Amino acid sequence: MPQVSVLATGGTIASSENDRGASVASRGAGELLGGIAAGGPNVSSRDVMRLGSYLLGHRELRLICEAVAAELADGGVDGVVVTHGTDTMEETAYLLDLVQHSSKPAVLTGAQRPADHPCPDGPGNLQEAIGVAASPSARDKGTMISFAGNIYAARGTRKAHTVAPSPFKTMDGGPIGQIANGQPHFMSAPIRPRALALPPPAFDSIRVDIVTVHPGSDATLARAAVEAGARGVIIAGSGVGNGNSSILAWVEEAVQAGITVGLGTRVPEGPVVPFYGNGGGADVVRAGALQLGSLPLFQARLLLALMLSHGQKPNPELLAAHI
Ligand SMILES: NC(=O)C[C@H](N)C(=O)O
Repeated sequence: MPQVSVLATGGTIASSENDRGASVASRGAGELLGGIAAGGPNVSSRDVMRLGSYLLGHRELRLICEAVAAELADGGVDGVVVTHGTDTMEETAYLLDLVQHSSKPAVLTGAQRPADHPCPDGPGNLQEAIGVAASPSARDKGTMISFAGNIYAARGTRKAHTVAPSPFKTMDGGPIGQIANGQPHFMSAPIRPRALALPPPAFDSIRVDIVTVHPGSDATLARAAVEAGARGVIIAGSGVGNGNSSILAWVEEAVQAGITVGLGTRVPEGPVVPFYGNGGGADVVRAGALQLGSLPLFQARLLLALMLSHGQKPNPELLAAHI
């Protein structure tokens, strides 16, 4: 019988109403597992933290990475499930995938309706995620998100709907698998770059900010980010990744000062293609910004933070396999 380790971190799957009528993460792994049917793989569980994922910082992400790595390294464990809030699941999943050396699967899941809802979706999602983590067919696919019957690769997947029961979407793609009768059926496998080292303690305090381009935007917020200690700033450019003259002047200055500047796009799908002038993407990249390809902004933010925390200065060669 396969052995699956369930690590609980909080999120709506673990949430119930408090005395102010607000939903808060309050249930641990044991309670979550109490809601699923008997039979199936052997399951062990552990509470790593109990937080809504909108409250996570880099330190919490590092602790989740360490907890998952420890379980995957256990010879008696075949796969790991992480229960997690959906708000920032795309970030934790991507970071876990970046640092996952094991061929065993790590599977994140959660819920859109709280645990005390009359019709909660958490128990079904958890049961399916356990089935994915236990399956030999899930090996060599890294970290995945299993949610509402679909399995998504970590890279490129975003929360694309605030309340829909199936809120995830892989940008420029679709799910890599589906679950039927508790069994995963994979249609494809993600292309994964060579795994990076786990985040070091320095990761906790690395600051990488995102600044959005919009009509009338200037470099005030980018400048403020650096003043607040940001080692990296990602420009969420318009369209194919465009700035403007104010942003361009700031990029020239910031790159000279050793700040890592990334150029992404505020458009949900499609790659950054720097070819416009007058402060557009071609100028911003010429000024030293690193174009971030099709990697979603919030995942790119973690990639830059991880590299910086390892003492690596991100450059086009280092980013090539990831974007
Ligand atoms: N559906 C959810 O889990 C949302 C929740 N606010 C969280 O991310 O923790």
